[in-house]
Amino acid sequence: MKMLKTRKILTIDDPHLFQLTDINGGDSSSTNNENLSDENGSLASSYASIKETPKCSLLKNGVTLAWNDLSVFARMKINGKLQYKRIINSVSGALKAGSLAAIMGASGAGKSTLMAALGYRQTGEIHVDGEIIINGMPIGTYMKHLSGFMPQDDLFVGSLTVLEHMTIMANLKLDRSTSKQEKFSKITSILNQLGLRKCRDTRIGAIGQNKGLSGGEKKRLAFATELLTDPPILFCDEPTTGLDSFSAQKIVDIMSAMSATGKTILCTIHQPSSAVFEMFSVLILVADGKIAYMGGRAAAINFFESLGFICPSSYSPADFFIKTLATTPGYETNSKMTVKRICDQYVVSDYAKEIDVVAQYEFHLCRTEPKEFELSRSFKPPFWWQKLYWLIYRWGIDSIRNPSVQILRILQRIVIALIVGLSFYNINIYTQNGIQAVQGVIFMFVCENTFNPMYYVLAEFPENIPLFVREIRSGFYHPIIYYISRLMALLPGFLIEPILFASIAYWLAGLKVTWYAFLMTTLITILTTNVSTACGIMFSCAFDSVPSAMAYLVPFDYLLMITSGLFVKRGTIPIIIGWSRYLSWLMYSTESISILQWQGITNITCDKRPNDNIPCLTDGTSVLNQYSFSEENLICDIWNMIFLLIGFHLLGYFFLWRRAQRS
Ligand SMILES: Nc1ncnc2c1ncn2[C@@H]1O[C@H](COP(=O)(O)OP(=O)(O)OP(=O)(O)O)[C@@H](O)[C@H]1O
Repeated sequence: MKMLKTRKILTIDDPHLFQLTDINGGDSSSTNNENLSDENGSLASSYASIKETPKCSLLKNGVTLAWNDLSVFARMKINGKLQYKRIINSVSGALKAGSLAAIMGASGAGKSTLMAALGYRQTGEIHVDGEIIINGMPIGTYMKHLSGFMPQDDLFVGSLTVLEHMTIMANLKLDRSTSKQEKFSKITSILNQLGLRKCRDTRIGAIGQNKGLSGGEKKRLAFATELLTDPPILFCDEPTTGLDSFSAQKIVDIMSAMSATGKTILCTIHQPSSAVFEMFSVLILVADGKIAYMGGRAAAINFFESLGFICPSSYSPADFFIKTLATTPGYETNSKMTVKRICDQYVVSDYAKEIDVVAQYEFHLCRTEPKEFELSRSFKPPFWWQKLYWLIYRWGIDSIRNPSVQILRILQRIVIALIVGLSFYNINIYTQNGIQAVQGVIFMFVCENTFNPMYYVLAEFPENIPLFVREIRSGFYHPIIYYISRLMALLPGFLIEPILFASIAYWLAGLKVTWYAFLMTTLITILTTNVSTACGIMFSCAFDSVPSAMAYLVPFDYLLMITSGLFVKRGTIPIIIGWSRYLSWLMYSTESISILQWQGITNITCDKRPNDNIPCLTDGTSVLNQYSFSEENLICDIWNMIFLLIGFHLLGYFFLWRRAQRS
């Protein structure tokens, strides 16, 4: 680690920043508190408090974040070759407890990437190099408990009310020992603090829906969610984007009040109004992945002036900084040179040195007084079954509040069952024409209960994946809990729909009139629906988008349909696609329902015309033989479907888990 080889005397001109005023020889690590002049009388005590910080005093004393020689790379494939693109370029800095810092810069400068790295929330393809510490401890997975991270996009389950959302999140995030009453008072206090009390029972509303919370209220709700754990450090990615100046000011006002109580808050921010800009105590300007300035707001004007960039009085300083650091179209080379000059000048400026002193002091503590992080050990997350309960509750409410889709699906099933039943109305299975009609109904049973639910989940299951990815990254639950909760929420539909379909179509079509045949056919129909949905879920988890999943699923479906046994006899299927029949639950389903229909049938009449060469099938066994089906396969077919159901779910879960790992 680079330690400063000079002894520094520090003063404060901003409560959150250390001001370098003199440089003598010596080592900063040996800085004496009596040498520190502190206009606010807080610097010496703040150093003392850092030194005295006991292992688990982070929450009490606030947190100081420091980073040294930090670079961030994105792993990407270019022309099939794995390459690393540098997004953040060797930056250092420090942020004291109680700071409200704004990271600003042109679009694509690296603000979000820097903040995600500092908050330990980088995505899977991002590689972070360098040191980041909090109160002298290297950051790690414990950051999920210690810090709040408010992402740029608001992702909610829109059908929940504000109170329901907060209750569910409290039950997923808070320590298991927190009582129901404590959770409720915490939620009420946060909602009051953020001015959300009046919309406690308002539904959040989905994106694109008019009814629900306003944009500003959604931002405040996202912020409220992060406050549940009362984190001493908060990262907020563009908390004011899309808000009018009044709502933006309201949010930053709340942040400012919180930072005054000792919380460290770091925000990326775009074009703040002058009033909002003035509320930040620390400004971090990022350009081309480097820090162009870090320090007090007012001092930034002086720094830019010293380089010849004078902010016109008519300009908001925030706009001026961003404009100066942005790349002007047509003048890319000049803009790059300007940015390079500003960044280079900043690195050797006193502003950078002040920050460096704080950072190096923190790193010195980190090395000389290594501490263990106690919070991660003292925090006891809710039990898995509590998380499962709250997630099922969430998806359950979502289904109940969005009945239109469920009702529509059930109505659609009833209509299709009526069409099938009436088209094959009252078949006489004891005739040669009856054989064809029965196999036709069976085909409809299998197809309707395969393709309809399969394509429904293919589109439905990925809908909440972005929310899943975010919550997994925040460490709320394990992917298996999410997977099971989603299945449980879908299950009622996938039981009711096949039962309704079988009950209507079976009796209208006049299939075999025995309870055994009917109940077993219904059971196989339920199994067919559930194997199909498992396959749909597997494809939706395996691919990043519905169109890519469809591109692979459609040919797979054709293969399954061809090998279902109705179109090509089993023995005549070419070897090249012969393997697929083992995966074809359409074949298992068709065979097993056919067995139930033709088992024990012996007296099929032969109404052959004299010049008809097609042989008569006079009993059920002959019908089954005609399709290469065998009566002994009934139980085997059912087991095969159960194995496929389990296999598809295992694969589906594996693909979902892999996504979670990638994120
Ligand atoms: N995973 C990634 N793979 C490749 N490039 C990436 C990745 N993440 C970010 N980048 C690139 O890094 C640069 C910085 O991105 P970042 O999102 O941090 O910028 P930003 O300053 O927050 O921009 P904005 O204000 O527009 O959100 C951009 O050029 C972006 O394209």
